[in-house]
Amino acid sequence: MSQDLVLQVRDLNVWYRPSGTIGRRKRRQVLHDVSFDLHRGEILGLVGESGSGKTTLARTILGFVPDYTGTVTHFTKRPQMVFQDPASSLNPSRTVGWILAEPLRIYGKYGKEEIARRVERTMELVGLDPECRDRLPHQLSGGQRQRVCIGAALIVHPQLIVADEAVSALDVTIQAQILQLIARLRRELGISYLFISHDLNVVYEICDRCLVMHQGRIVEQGPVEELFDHPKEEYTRRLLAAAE
Ligand SMILES: Nc1ncnc2c1ncn2[C@@H]1O[C@H](COP(=O)(O)OP(=O)(O)OP(=O)(O)O)[C@@H](O)[C@H]1O
Repeated sequence: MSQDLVLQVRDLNVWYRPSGTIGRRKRRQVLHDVSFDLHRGEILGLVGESGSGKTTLARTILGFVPDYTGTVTHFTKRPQMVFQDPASSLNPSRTVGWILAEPLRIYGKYGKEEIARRVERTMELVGLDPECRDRLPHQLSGGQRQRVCIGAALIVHPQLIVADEAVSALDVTIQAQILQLIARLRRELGISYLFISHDLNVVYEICDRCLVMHQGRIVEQGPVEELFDHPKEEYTRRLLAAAE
């Protein structure tokens, strides 16, 4: 069973502590008993209104949140995250080539030639023209910048990408191109995604299954068509109605 899994989350409870406070008394619970599986090659959506805990779940999965109970089990190495705003997640003073190579330099075990080869291959994979290699982020379009972000995640050959509102800041045409890229990388490389989005149409289009989060709990989950066409929970119905 676990051969088919890239990620298993069980009974996850997460707390934040307001800055400047000590002790356990003042911490606030943000996620409650979250459990789900993510399968190999699957695009799993995560929807829910603002503040419901989606980003917190993503950050906890990637190990950025210290205060939690429950288990997060990764069955693959080097999971990566892609964020909403490519302009602010890219170093403005470095070229695309440098930015793409950075994750490999951090791992420290790749020679110069291997790095150059991987940068070239990754740019090809995400559809960036070779001439972009020496440009700075502000010399790229929004769509190209998001391709750089996806490339910087891909270059370490992850099997899981957590995409947090990765297409939300893009206009519709560019959004469609990036969604096609995500789907192609799944098809060609077997990459799995946890795909967080407030846009239910996008989730319907690209995801296989979906989790619905409300006030830090997963209130419903299932295949997207089933979930969107026949929601069982009142909250899911309201979310769908608000999106129409
Ligand atoms: N670093 C933090 N410290 C304290 N509280 C936080 C922190 N980050 C988020 N929160 C709180 O945790 C709750 C969940 O926030 P989170 O960002 O996970 O929600 P979200 O569903 O991703 O929202 P959005 O769709 O608006 O990004 C919110 O009440 C938020 O204010």
